[in-house]
Formats: sequence, structure tokens, C-alpha cells
Amino acid sequence: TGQPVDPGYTDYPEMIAAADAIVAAHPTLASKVIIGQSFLAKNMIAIKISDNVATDENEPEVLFMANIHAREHLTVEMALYLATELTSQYGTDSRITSLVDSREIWIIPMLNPDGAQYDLSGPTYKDQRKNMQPNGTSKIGTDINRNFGYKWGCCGGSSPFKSSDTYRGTAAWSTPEATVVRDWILSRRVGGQQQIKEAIDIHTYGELVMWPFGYTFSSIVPGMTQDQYDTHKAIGTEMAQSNGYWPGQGSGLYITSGDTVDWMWGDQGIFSFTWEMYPKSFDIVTGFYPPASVAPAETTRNRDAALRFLGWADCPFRSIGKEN
Ligand SMILES: CC(C)C[C@H](NS(N)(=O)=O)C(=O)O
Ligand SMILES: [Ca+2]
Ligand SMILES: [Ca+2]
Ligand SMILES: [Zn+2]
Repeated sequence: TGQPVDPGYTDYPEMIAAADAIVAAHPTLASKVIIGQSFLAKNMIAIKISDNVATDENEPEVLFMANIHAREHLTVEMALYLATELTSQYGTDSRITSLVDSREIWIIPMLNPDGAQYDLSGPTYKDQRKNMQPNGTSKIGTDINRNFGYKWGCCGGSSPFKSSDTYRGTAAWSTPEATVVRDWILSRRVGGQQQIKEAIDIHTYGELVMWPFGYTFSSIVPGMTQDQYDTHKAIGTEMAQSNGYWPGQGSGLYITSGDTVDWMWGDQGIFSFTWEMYPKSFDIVTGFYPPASVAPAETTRNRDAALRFLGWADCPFRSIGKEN
């Protein structure tokens, strides 16, 4: 896009250093887990936050993931803000203390480290969305958010064309990054039960809170009962009321297939949401590249929504007055 790269955004080495600093400052509350490697062999990490963090306790688990799309750099700041706030405010803020004591919170700050580094590598941004797997065209990469295996390639929700920004890959799971996330989420199954109860996949931009399914305009389909849909809608709407985003089913924006939330809900039963952060969708001038100086305002804007989200993790159906 020709815009100069803002050094205020966190790149891959800075993200690793930030994670290490959080763990060093709060060794009983935070730990760093290497969940796998990207196409270019960068370690992909998750920060675990909980009391007795070295022990896998029987507490509901919640996942926040960011930067699956390389150019969406504000999402890395959001992820690191959450990790910092949930550890630094422990023992001070009673709401945070009780949530960290009763949940195991996982934060993956950079799902597409290769793409992010490429986008930040020159004097100007590269407008890179996809990962860095060569595909024979000048538009390198596969869209990791079209490469998951739930209804992969279905319904016009992704592109078969390699140069497309929504290129779905040669097959489901053809990207190392999607496979790493899948295998790590599957590793959170204990005794046949998925321990992760809720997840948010953080994107920019548009100021939206969205829930499954993305592959269809229909709300109630096999894999989504009325209660399950109503629960997604209740939690999504509450978050939107808190941060001023617009709530809706993912397909309301456009049809997407093979994305993270359809797989996390459809395959693993994790109540899953997409956040599209600042700016609003019509602000195409700022678009994917607002100045990094908006990060403090646009990350703290989501503090309450994140805490409300964490509050439902023991029983999401409580949000519609029902039990699990
Ligand atoms: C998560 C879906 C519903 C929207 C997302 N929009 S983005 N962040 O790529 O512009 C996307 O196209 O993957
Ligand atoms: Ca714990
Ligand atoms: Ca656990
Ligand atoms: Zn995105």
C-alpha cells in the first residue's frame, strides 16, 4: 500500500520478548508453550495464564488467538495487552483475580509470524494477508483462515485461485500454521472432553463481533441448535454492547469456508467468535494500517468485553438462562 511501516507495531522477535517478559514477571501465573512451527520454522507460541500455571487444573479453558492475517498488526497488540492486563492486575483487580483463579486462559499472539515479518520487513507495508508458502504466483501464500477442515472449500467461501487473497490451499490443513493450531486444540481434549470452552479469533478491521457459521447464511443447521445459536448471540451481543462493535453471524459479512471459528465450533464444540477491531468497515483510508498510537485506546476498549467473555466459560448456556 506504500504506507511507511510504523515501528510502534510489535514484530515477531518483539512478541517473543514480550511473552518472555510477562512469564519472567509472573512465573506462577504465566507460562510460554511452543505449540509448533510456521512454514519458515518460526516457533508459534501460546501464553498460558492461570493460578498454579504449571499444573493442568480442572478449570474451564479459554483461547484468544491473533494475527492469523499478517497485515492485521493491531491484533498482536490486543493479545499482548490481554496477557499483560491479566497478569499485572492479578491481586489488585478482584474481577481479574477471580477469573485467573478459576480459568486457564491461552493467548496465541501471532498465528502467522512469517507473514507478519514479511509485512513489516520493508520501509513500506506489503499488504500481506496470507502465510508465506510459495504457490507459483507473485501473490505468495495461502489464507490460513480458509484452510481449516470444517466445510473446507465449500459454498463459495474461499478461492481456488492461488493468487487470490482468500486462496484456500491445495487441501484442508495444507498450511503448517492451521495444522499446528488444530493439533494443539485437539491436545486440549482430556478424557474425551475438550477443555477449551470459548475462543475468540482476533482480526482487523470493521468493529464487528461475529459467531458461526460463516459457511452458510442459515443460523440453525446441523451442528447448531437454537440454544447453541442463542448462546453465541447472547454472548456476542453482550461483548458488542461493551466495546461498541456490531454483532452478527459471520456470514452476514460474507460467506467464509474453512475459517477458524467454523472448525472450532463445528468440530470441537468451542463457543467461538471473531472480533474485527478498529477502524469501522467504511474507514478504508486507515484500514489495516492505523498508526500504532491507536493501540492503547483500541486494546483497552476491549478489556470489559474480554472479562465478560471469560465470565461465561464455566457455563456458556447460563447466558440464555439454561444449564449445560
Ligand atoms: C473471519 C471472517 C468472517 C472475516 C475475515 N475478515 S478479514 N479480517 O480477513 O478482513 C476474513 O475474511 O477472514
Ligand atoms: Ca489454575
Ligand atoms: Ca485444564
Ligand atoms: Zn483477518
